[in-house]
Amino acid sequence: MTALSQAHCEACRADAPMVSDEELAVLIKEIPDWNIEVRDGVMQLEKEFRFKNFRYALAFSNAVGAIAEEEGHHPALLTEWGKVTVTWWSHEAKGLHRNDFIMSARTDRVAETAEGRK
Ligand SMILES: C[C@H](O)[C@H](O)[C@H]1CNC2=NC(N)=NC(=O)C2=N1
Repeated sequence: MTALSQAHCEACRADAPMVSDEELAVLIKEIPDWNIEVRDGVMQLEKEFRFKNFRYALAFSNAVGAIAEEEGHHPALLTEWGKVTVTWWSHEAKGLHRNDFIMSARTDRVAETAEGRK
């Protein structure tokens, strides 16, 4: 369990500081299985989680939604039969904030106890 997965988000602001290149290089090592994607110039963190069927995928999606509501910081969730793709970025600030790394680590913790993982 990393320090990130114990941390909590700060309020999302459009002018919130995005992570620097140096911070990015350090933080990404704490969430090793997450990929950095760039879409419309916006950096995002993304990871696929595999499940035995749709029901388990949906339950995991709801569990991630619950921590998002707790923290006031929300992902994009693509829920498919047997797979959930979770994508984190700071929507208003249009980039990666420390919040996004916190929530990626928190997502991994949810996955550790999720039923029906493949
Ligand atoms: C009003 C509400 O708190 C804001 O829109 C929050 C909601 N959740 C959010 N989630 C993410 N990932 N980025 C945001 O900028 C964001 N803003």
